[in-house]
Amino acid sequence: MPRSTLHRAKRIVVKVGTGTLTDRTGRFDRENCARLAAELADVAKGRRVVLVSSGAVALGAERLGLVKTKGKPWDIPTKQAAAATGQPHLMAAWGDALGRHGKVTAQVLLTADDLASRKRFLNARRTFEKLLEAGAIPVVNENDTVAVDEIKVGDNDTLAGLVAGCVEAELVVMLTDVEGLYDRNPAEHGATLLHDVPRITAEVERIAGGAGSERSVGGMATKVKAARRLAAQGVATALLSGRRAGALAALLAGERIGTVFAPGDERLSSRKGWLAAAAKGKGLIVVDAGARRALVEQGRSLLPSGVRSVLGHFRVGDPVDIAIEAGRPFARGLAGYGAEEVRRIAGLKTSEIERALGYKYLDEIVHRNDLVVLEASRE
Ligand SMILES: Nc1ncnc2c1ncn2[C@@H]1O[C@H](COP(=O)(O)OP(=O)(O)O)[C@@H](O)[C@H]1O
Ligand SMILES: N[C@@H](CCC(=O)OP(=O)(O)O)C(=O)O
Repeated sequence: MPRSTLHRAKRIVVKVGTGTLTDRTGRFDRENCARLAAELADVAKGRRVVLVSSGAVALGAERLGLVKTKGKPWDIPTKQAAAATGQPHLMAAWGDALGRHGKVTAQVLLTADDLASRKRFLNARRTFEKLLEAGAIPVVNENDTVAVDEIKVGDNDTLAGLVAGCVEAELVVMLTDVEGLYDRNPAEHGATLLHDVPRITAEVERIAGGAGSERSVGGMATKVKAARRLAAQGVATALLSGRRAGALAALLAGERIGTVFAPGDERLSSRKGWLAAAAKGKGLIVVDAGARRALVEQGRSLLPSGVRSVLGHFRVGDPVDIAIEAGRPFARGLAGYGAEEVRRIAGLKTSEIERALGYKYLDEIVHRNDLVVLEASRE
C-alpha cells in the first residue's frame, strides 16, 4: 500500500496520543479535540473508523489536582485513580465533539488479557462490527484501572496495533506531537523527517527513542514496534502531527506528509494475525534446527519427528510457542495435540503416533494453517 493508494483503506484505526489532546502544562486541549473530531468525521464518510484515544490519565490528573514533580513518576495506584477519573471526561469530550458532526461514539476498554483470549477477542470483534455497521465510532483505551502488569498492553501504540488486527483495518494512523519519525530524536539539532520507510530494519528501530514528555508512554519506540508488527500482518502505519490541521485528509490524498511505514507483501488472515500479535503461548514446544528450517523457510507443518521437548501445559487448540533450545520463540501455533500427548510422541515418525498413543488425530502437532512465524525471529 504505497502513499498513493492509502485512500483505498476502508477500515482505519486512528490513534491519538496524550500530547495531541493536552497543552504543554498537561491541560485538556478542547480546541484541538474539536478540530480533530471534525476531521475524523470527514474521514469516516464512506469508511469505518476506530479511534484509540489516550488522555485519560492526563485528564484525570487535571481534575484531581495531581501535580507532577519532574523526574518522579506517579505510582501505579495514582495513575489508575487518574485514569478512572479522566476516562469518563475523555469519552464525554469525544462524544460531544464527534456528536457535533453527527457521529455517535461508543466506549471500548480493553486489556491484553481480553485480546489474548480467542473467545473474548472474537466477542470484541463482534461488538466492533455492530458498532461500525451502525455508523458509530468506537473510542478505545486500555482499561487502566484494572490493568496490572501481567495483563496490560502498556501503551496505546501497541493497543492500536492489536485493535487493527481485531477489526481487520488496512491502515493505522498515529497522531502524535511530532511530524513523524526523524533520523534522530527531533530535539537534537539537524534531525530530518523520514517520509517513507519501506522496511523496518534494526536501524530504524534504533533511531526511535522514548517519550517526548512525562505524560506520554512509549515514545517513538512503541510506535515503530507496533508498525513493524503491523507490516508483518500486511497493514500500513502512518505517523502524523496531531496539531497540523488537515493532515489526515492530506495523507489520504497521497501527499508527502508525516511518515508512512509500508506494509509487508503478505496479508495475514485475521486468525493468524491474532496468533502473531494478541495470543499468548500456553506452553512451549522445543524443536530441532531441521524443524525450524522447515517451518520458517518452507512454511511446513510441525511434525513429531522435529520435537525435542515440551514445557508447560496446554490442550488441543491452545496457542503454543515454538523455539529451538535456549532460543526465543520463533513461531506460534494452535496445538493439534495436548502437552502430555506431545511429550509421548516427541521425536517419533508420524507412522508411529498411533502405536505410541493408541489413537491418532492428525499427523501434525501444529498444522501450517494454524501456524505463524513470529517476525522478530526473521532478523
Ligand atoms: N527518532 C524520533 N523521531 C521522532 N520522535 C522521536 C524520535 N525518538 C524519540 N522521539 C520522541 O517521541 C515522541 C512521540 O511519542 P510520545 O511522546 O509517546 O507521544 P504520544 O503521546 O503521541 O504517544 C516525540 O515527541 C519525541 O520526543
Ligand atoms: N491509557 C493511557 C494512555 C497510555 C499511552 O500510551 O499514552 P500515549 O503515549 O500518550 O499514547 C491514558 O489514557 O492516559
